[in-house]
Amino acid sequence: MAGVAGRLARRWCRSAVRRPLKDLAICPNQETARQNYVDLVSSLTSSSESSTQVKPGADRGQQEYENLVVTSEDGITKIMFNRPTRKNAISTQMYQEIMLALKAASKDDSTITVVTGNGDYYCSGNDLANFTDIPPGGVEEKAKQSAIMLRDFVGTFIDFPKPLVAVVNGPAVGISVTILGLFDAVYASDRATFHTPFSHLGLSPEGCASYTFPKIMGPAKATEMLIFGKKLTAGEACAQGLVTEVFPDSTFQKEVWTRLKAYSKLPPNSMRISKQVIRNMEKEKLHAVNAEESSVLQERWLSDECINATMNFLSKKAKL
Ligand SMILES: CCCC/C=C/CC(=O)SCCNC(=O)CCNC(=O)[C@H](O)C(C)(C)COP(=O)(O)OP(=O)(O)OC[C@H]1O[C@@H](n2cnc3c(N)ncnc32)[C@H](O)[C@@H]1OP(=O)(O)O
Repeated sequence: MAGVAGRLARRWCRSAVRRPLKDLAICPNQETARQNYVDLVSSLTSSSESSTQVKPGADRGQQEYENLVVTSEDGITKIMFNRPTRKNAISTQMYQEIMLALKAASKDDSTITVVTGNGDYYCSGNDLANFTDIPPGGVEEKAKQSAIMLRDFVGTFIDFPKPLVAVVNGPAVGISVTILGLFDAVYASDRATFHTPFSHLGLSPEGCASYTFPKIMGPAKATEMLIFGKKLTAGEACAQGLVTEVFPDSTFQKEVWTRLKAYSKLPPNSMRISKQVIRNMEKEKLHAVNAEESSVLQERWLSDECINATMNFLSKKAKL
């Protein structure tokens, strides 16, 4: 896969170089930034692993996932992010797997669905290497594909019909934080932190957070998170209404799962209908917000600010 991505990136690079600048409708500085990006991508993808595409022929019918562990027990389907060595960063393939797992969970006979992470992180957000897998249509095509995938991904959470609970076992970053506004309950270890460094990355909010966060915590607190990138402790996130309850890390798993098992014995139809009553009025609005956020991000991904921030991370010059 790495070789293919590298070849695609180099192909885009060659065709971009042949085109005159006026045809690209971007200024020379942007062109230089994009060229640097493509060069970096080519060098990285030729030497490193990339797991950014759904394997053709993978046996989806039997629910085999490469980046998730999905189990169903005691009326609870648990979807666990399982890329602990990458801090559970969400690769392109993993976005697809999460959507598949949620669709399967919406139809299985469990009453509650839980999302959690394996290892020390809950999730470090979008895998920044996703943007190294450039298709023949170039970076514009990549941005378009990403916007469609983002809209579908967030849409799956908006439409999820059963109680959806996040068990946040450690730090959460980016899109793994924003979508928490679409969950029905969020339990967090006191080790967890909540960080949306969009401005630092030249990005803008997604996951409907531009709508849900001001509603949940008020516009002033939402601004600190979504525009200034303030990282919240679990206690702060709880005080602001994003988290339902915080537990000491030493007893987190035991306490949370005991509680969830009790909740899972409640009548499933009643819980499902209550969720509908609570959420349905908002659904249309949430889909509209999701579409707008995805379209704004499609532009952001092509900006110098975003390209430079991504390059800095990939070339190990920057972390959060
Ligand atoms: C198509 C949909 C798009 C939706 C858009 C979403 C927006 C977002 O989600 S924005 C948030 C993006 N995430 C980040 O910016 C986090 C980047 N990661 C970091 O800053 C650090 O890795 C982190 C603070 C999370 C952890 O630091 P450390 O504890 O020091 O661990 P390491 O940095 O050594 O991490 C181990 C290993 O994992 C790689 N990693 C971690 N997170 C990501 C990531 N998000 N994308 C790609 N790779 C990631 C990290 O580079 C390390 O790799 P190696 O050095 O090769 O071991």
